[in-house]
Amino acid sequence: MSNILYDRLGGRAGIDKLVDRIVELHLQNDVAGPRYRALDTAAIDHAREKVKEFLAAGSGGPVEYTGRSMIETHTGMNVSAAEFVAVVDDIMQAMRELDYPQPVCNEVLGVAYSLKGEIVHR
Ligand code: HEM
Repeated sequence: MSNILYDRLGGRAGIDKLVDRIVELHLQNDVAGPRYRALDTAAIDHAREKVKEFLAAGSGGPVEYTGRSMIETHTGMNVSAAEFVAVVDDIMQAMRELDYPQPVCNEVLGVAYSLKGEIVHR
């Protein structure tokens, strides 16, 4: 199999399924959920599509990310470190539920964590 993370995530179909589950978990999350539950359906649908694109493009897929930068998107929200961890926990839980191998989970964890400074306290 290709070593590209995009392929190890199952390509676009795998990523779409993964992000659908991540967003479901975000909506139920005690810590980060209020941020997402405050969005209307159109805004949630938009964010879900952009996150799919972000992950597909960022993992080496044949996709161009057309959304806003992480800094631009999350500036003005004053996201806390606890909310950040809650979101990363949801990503890891969704990956476990979908039976991704541990090395793939670890790689996504590293990518997610590397974005902390662009998202928290802005
Ligand atoms: C690794 C972590 C994260 C990634 C990769 C990420 C990625 C994204 C992306 C791609 C979008 C859509 C951008 C666009 O509309 O152009 C978005 C929107 C959003 N994110 Fe994040 N995010 C992360 C963490 C967080 C955290 C910790 C929170 C707060 C709990 C958060 C709250 C939101 C909200 C509320 C929106 C919708 C904004 C709006 O509609 O204006 N995100 N995020």
